[in-house]
Amino acid sequence: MHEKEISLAVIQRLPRYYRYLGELLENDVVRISSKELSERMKVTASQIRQDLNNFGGFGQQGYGYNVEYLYTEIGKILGLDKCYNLIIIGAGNLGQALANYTDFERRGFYIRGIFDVNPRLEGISIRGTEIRMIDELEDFMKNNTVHIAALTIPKLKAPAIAKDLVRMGIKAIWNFAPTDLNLPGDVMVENVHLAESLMRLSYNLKALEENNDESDKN
Ligand SMILES: NC(=O)c1ccc[n+]([C@@H]2O[C@H](COP(=O)([O-])OP(=O)(O)OC[C@H]3O[C@@H](n4cnc5c(N)ncnc54)[C@H](O)[C@@H]3O)[C@@H](O)[C@H]2O)c1
Repeated sequence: MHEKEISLAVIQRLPRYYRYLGELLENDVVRISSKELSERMKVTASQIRQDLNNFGGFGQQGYGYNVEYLYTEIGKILGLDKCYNLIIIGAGNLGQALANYTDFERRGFYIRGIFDVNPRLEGISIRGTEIRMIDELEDFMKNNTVHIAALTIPKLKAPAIAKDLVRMGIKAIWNFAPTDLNLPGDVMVENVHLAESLMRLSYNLKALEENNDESDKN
């Protein structure tokens, strides 16, 4: 429908709206005004109205937003009314942590396969999914529909595996390895670079300390 006209900035804010609305739903809140939502989310009410107006007519004058309707519609826009099959490449610390996390399923993301090169991991089951050896990946990809591959392998291994996955038809990569993957334009890569977000924290902490030092001098 109208997703193409929605700016990337708005799309990036949608998961946060979705999370807040989900919490409201869990607390049996039926409707909410943009003012109330803005106070909870600490964004301006006008930003909320502008963002949500993109989808046309979710809010009603004097009534506010119907929480369940908005939650469902944003879910549809984010594609969360569908199910996605995920595989995890790399069953080390992070890969196993992802595989152990149950909440992804609640959002429609199902882990269907876990692959590694370490024979000691072969056959170990994580919440019902067995770790397989990487040489089984190609057959697995032929026989299963896989929408997303999570890469939780060392960074030096990631580019080659990503290339293999693309050759096998994968269109979306959730990349946890701290490296940039140069892949064809029709392949989506969502980087989750944890160390980079820590660096943003360290920058802000440093700025805070410098500020405090300055005010101590004054
Ligand atoms: N663990 C964290 O919290 C964390 C944080 C930030 C970034 N990362 C990144 O995530 C990635 C994984 O980290 P980790 O801590 O889980 O490492 P890990 O060493 O615990 O696990 C990596 C796994 O990948 C497997 N592997 C290596 N080459 C492979 C290949 N070609 N195909 C399939 N499997 C292969 C290894 O056998 C191992 O089991 C790394 O790139 C790391 O930098 C991890």
